[in-house]
Amino acid sequence: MTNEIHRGEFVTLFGRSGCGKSTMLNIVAGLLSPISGEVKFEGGPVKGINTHVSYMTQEDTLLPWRTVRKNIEVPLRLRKFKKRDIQDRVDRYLELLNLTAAADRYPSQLSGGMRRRALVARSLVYDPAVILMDEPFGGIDASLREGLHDELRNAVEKLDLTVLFVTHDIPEAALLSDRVLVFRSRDGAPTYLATEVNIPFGEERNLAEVRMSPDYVDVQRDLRMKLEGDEVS
Ligand SMILES: Nc1ncnc2c1ncn2[C@@H]1O[C@H](COP(=O)(O)OP(=O)(O)OP(=O)(O)O)[C@@H](O)[C@H]1O
Repeated sequence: MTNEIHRGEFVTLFGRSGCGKSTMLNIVAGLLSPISGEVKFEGGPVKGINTHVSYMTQEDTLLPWRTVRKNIEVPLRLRKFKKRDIQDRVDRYLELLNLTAAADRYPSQLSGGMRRRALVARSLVYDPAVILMDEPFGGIDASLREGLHDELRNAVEKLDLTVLFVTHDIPEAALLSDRVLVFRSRDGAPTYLATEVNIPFGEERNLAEVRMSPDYVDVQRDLRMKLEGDEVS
């Protein structure tokens, strides 16, 4: 089964551990080649490192010797953005992620949630065509995750981001995604894309309302059933 991801979509790859979700992100990023099949990016095969994507994982890769502002500047400096543009962009993304007051702090002076927000800002600041996120909020306390979800979804809507997201967390997939691709693997056989679930909460969603809605529970149940492979088609 082939699948296309469109500009402005938030698509989550979902499936049991080891089914190849991270591998898929690595292929899109150009870090791996597929053993078989093909991944196309903007119409062509991915050749070498894909510089049009950003990649955020669970790892805290903030540079401890640089302040939040200086960390967010890194991808802009590497891409030789003009000094003025760097300052404007960093200010904009600090504000978007509610980090303006923490701009001059060092990573060791931040809470876990703030560090994740700084990593999100650094992933977005140079307008990559696609944001790859591999369990970016894994290991984060549930109460902090809620705020991170609100901020990420807000950024997605404001900036019309295209996101390819990986999570094991059913509520997280239901809350954030426009579409969830469900992968299955059976006893040693290759993983296959079994089905997809369209998430009905709309492009501009109020996460607080979604969390309280009966549809949220239904979508989570649907995802769980599709993962188990016992859905009625
Ligand atoms: N280059 C490749 N092309 C196709 N499949 C690959 C390639 N490299 C590894 N794989 C397959 O990917 C699987 C590893 O999956 P991966 O670690 O990406 O899973 P995951 O779904 O991200 O797991 P987890 O949820 O535990 O992180 C292996 O079973 C291997 O068969």
